[in-house]
Amino acid sequence: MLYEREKQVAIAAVTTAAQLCEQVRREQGSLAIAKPDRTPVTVADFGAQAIICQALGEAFPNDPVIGEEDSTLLRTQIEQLAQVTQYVQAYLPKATPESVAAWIDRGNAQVKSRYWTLDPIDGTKGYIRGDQYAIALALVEAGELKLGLLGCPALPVDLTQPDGERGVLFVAVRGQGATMIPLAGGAPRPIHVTDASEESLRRFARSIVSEHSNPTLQEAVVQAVGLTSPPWQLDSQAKYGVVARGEAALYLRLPFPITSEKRQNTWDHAAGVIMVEEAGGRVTDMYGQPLDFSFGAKLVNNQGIIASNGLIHEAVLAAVAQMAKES
Ligand SMILES: Nc1ncnc2c1ncn2[C@@H]1O[C@H](COP(=O)(O)O)[C@@H](O)[C@H]1OP(=O)(O)O
Ligand SMILES: [Mg+2]
Ligand SMILES: [Mg+2]
Ligand SMILES: [Mg+2]
Repeated sequence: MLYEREKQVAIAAVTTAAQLCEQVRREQGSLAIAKPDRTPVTVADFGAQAIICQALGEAFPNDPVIGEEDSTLLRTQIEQLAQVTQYVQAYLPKATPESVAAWIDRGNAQVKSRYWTLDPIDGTKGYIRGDQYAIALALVEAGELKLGLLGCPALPVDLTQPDGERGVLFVAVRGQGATMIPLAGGAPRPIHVTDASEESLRRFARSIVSEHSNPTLQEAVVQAVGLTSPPWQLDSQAKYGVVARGEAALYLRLPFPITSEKRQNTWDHAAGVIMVEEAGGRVTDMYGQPLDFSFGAKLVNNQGIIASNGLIHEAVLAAVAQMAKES
């Protein structure tokens, strides 16, 4: 099978990173430091990036990784660097503060035709709050997504059973479909988007932090296309996973204001996009253009995200165009 080795290496690395993140959350709770852009980062963000970049570097030494974190801040925080090193040593006993920092910085490479993109914790604010987060890893070749993984340690296997089993790993390979594997171990199960035939599935997924998108406009759009059930509110790319496995028909991420020039980070979307596509859905920007992953860190050619079951996509695009014109 194509990409079999990449898939196995990535599954092992994301699973290990998920264990590290859960252990740090149990032991450190909401501890975080602020980055220069004032967003939070934790020992677990750094530890997960170190673990995954080390594994990718060993298996695919010529592949660059474009990741969210770098070691600049961490190198000035001796205590935090020591903690990250200690957590990483549980999996890589020879790790030192210097090797950990170097692994993290493997994630700041220059883009090439083939590259990996990594968000070691997507949804750090959800992670700190005790809610959802995702470890997001994807492989891009010549601008096309080939492989995507979303490790969601806190996501219920079934959202309607919030007290049931938690912790899933979503895996998608181009042309081979999307699957969900329990993080605790078990067989992969194919997943598919919903046809939204039932009222309970006429739902959309949105962020908890309202500043990350445009809630008012999004609400108008979902009303216009008849997604009348209350939304699932989740942090992170878990939203893409929820669309891919058919629990919501749509994930909308419209900019605020709608004319904003701000561009999305590649690592905030790549893994989620291939998950929804391989589960039978469709993902475009708010103008209906495919997302262009050929640039590296930013989606410079795209604004706003629409990830749907496919069936309602054209109706959503029409509603977004109408709302954008009116606002
Ligand atoms: N001020 C910000 N600017 C850009 N992206 C942000 C900001 N704050 C959080 N994010 C990112 O937005 C996404 C979270 O959105 P949502 O609320 O839908 O879960 C995450 O990728 C998060 O980054 P991070 O990966 O560091 O958590
Ligand atoms: Mg961040
Ligand atoms: Mg992150
Ligand atoms: Mg992110």
